[in-house]
Amino acid sequence: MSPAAPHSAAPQACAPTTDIVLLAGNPNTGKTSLFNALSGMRAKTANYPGITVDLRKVTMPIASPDQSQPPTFIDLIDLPGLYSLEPTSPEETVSSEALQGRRLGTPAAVVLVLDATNLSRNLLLANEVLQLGLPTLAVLNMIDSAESSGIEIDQEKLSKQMECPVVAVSARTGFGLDKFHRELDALLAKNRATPALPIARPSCSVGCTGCRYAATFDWSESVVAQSVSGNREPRNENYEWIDRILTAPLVGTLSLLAIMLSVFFLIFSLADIPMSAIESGFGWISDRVDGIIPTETVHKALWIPLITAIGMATFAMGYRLAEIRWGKRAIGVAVVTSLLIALLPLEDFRSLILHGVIGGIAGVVVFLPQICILFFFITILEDSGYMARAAFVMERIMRRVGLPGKAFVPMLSAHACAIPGIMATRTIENWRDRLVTILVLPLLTCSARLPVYAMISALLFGANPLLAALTFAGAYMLGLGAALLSAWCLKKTIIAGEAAPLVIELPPYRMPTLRNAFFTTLDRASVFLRNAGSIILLISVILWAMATYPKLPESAVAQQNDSAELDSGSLAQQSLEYSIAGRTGKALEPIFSPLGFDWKINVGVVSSFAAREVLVSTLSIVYGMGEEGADDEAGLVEKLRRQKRADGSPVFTTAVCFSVLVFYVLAMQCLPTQAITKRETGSWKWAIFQLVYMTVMAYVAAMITFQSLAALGFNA
Ligand SMILES: Nc1nc2c(ncn2[C@@H]2O[C@H](COP(=O)(O)OP(=O)(O)OP(=O)(O)O)[C@@H](O)[C@H]2O)c(=O)[nH]1
Ligand SMILES: [Mg+2]
Repeated sequence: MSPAAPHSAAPQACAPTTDIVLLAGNPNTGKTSLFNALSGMRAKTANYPGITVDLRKVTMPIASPDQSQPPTFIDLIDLPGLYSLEPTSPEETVSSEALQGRRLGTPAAVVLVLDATNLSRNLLLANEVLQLGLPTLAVLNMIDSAESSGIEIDQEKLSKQMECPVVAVSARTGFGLDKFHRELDALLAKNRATPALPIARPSCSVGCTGCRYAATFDWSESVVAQSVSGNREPRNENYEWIDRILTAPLVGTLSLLAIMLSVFFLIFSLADIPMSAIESGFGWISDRVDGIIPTETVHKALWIPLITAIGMATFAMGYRLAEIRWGKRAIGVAVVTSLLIALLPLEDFRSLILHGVIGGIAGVVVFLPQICILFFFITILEDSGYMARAAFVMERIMRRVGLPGKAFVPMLSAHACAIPGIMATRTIENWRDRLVTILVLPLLTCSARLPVYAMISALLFGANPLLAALTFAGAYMLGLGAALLSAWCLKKTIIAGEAAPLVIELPPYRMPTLRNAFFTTLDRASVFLRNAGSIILLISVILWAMATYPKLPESAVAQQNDSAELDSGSLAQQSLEYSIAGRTGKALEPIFSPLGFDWKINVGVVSSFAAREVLVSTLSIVYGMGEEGADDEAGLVEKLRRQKRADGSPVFTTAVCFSVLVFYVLAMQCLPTQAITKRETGSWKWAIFQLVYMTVMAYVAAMITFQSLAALGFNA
């Protein structure tokens, strides 16, 4: 979620009164969309129930109709959806307690968000909320869809029946929001003049439930009968046949595969041009910077403060935006790094800027277009309502391996990043079900793996988008298959127990909005760039130092210079082998050679322990430095493709590429995920278990892949 409007989260100091206003309603009625439309925030929305799982707050002004009056400030709270005040899941409990004043105190008003295309069902909850006696404003959201489906709602009659003001809006188009502001302001003013006394909700004893529900049902039917005309049952009837196909066991699974394959195909077909543009852009920057890096000490003295100031600002901003709470320490690290940089000899300084900073960042950023295209299409699929059908298809398989149906939404989130995925498991009531889900989630392909997949696909199949898409799809399937298999093993051994089935309401198909897809893509892109500008930059600088020092002794360089066969490439290669990174990579050879990795890939494996995408920047740095003097303009994939072993055979053979791919699909290379696993499970025990089982699985699977492909002759 990121603020987009200047007034969002305005400081309380300028707020004379801050009333709490709750946005409540059934799941998938557009509460978060309304929250975003009112506040300018960009909280996650999607066309399936259960997206919001916790309270979300923004302090914002509500415009008063009287322009001479200052605006009223409210704390607008977006609640998770609920079907009844008697909760059946943790997120419903959050909403129910907030509505009954047990979380944030008595709210000043409740905005009851109703789906105008499905009023009779929404009125069941409305009835319970109205009985709380709080000042309530009913919002008929999705009025655009209702109108286009031929549903006519008499707002005056509805308001009379519900005994509260009613306003029709479309959170999507912005229709009715002015009126919403006026009505809410009037409601709050009235409440301030004569505060409503909330009515304590009677605790329900066994036996009363039936009659109360029957009465609520009759009330909602009679309200609909009197206030709704036109097409009363427009939902999904025309699309039932599509649902039957998309949720059928075999055809549904094949459709899911075909849809994902098409998305991957589009990624590769569309990303080519922007990727080449980014690559040439970085090439251009590199040339310019190389041209202006001074050759005289006095110029260097001017240069270094500038570079270090930019570096410090980037680090500080990166950490602040990434919400890592060690900003001061980050600045400390930047200051020390800057001082060290200031002491560098000119040639090393040049290499740091060209290889460490520009090379490291360029290696990762070049994959930005693919990440953007993927998230754009995933958002379109989510908004259309298709993902809820996919949940149905997957649920059958998930339940067989012991994963609860509710794990689907966390699994979807984990495709962006395992961290929100693990946090979303809070909706799973049963602790054992939740633990299994947390332990297997990092196996699903997150966006940090995409640069690695893209690099390997390009190495293997170059410009063939279909084969590259198949490699991508294969990697996704391998991650999913490994997650399902691991869940099955865990449920059969240490965390036994029956998994709860999924009860999900299929949402209607909706036309996705390009705006939502665009902003979601923008948010993902900014997270990716922030990482590239902070953590990846930091690791790249450290790695550059490890790949540069200690330097070859003068005597060895002189000996090389005397040699007749000298070329600058082989000297660079020797310097690299002599460095800490080179020695580490070489020391690891006995461990990783059964996987087909050469010592430079080993350096990548070690450096990407904290974050997977670092593999790409590391290879970019290590192979770039080992090739000093060669064509620096070439992109990473080109550089990797021409790497040779001592015997002259290529390093990145088909067997090696697949082995690296399998390793990165399965390995736990992500420190922040480990920290979140520890936090959510309450102990390091499970975080360490996760690290060990995933690393062992990655190692064994990559070894089997390499050895079998090599035996079939694919290692030449
Ligand atoms: N046509 C139309 N679609 C809307 C409108 N408001 C929301 N939507 C769509 O409805 C879907 C659900 O929206 P959300 O805002 O995530 O709904 P929510 O009530 O917050 O859902 P939960 O958090 O799961 O309870 C999304 O696909 C939105 O794009 C609207 O006014 N018109
Ligand atoms: Mg929501």
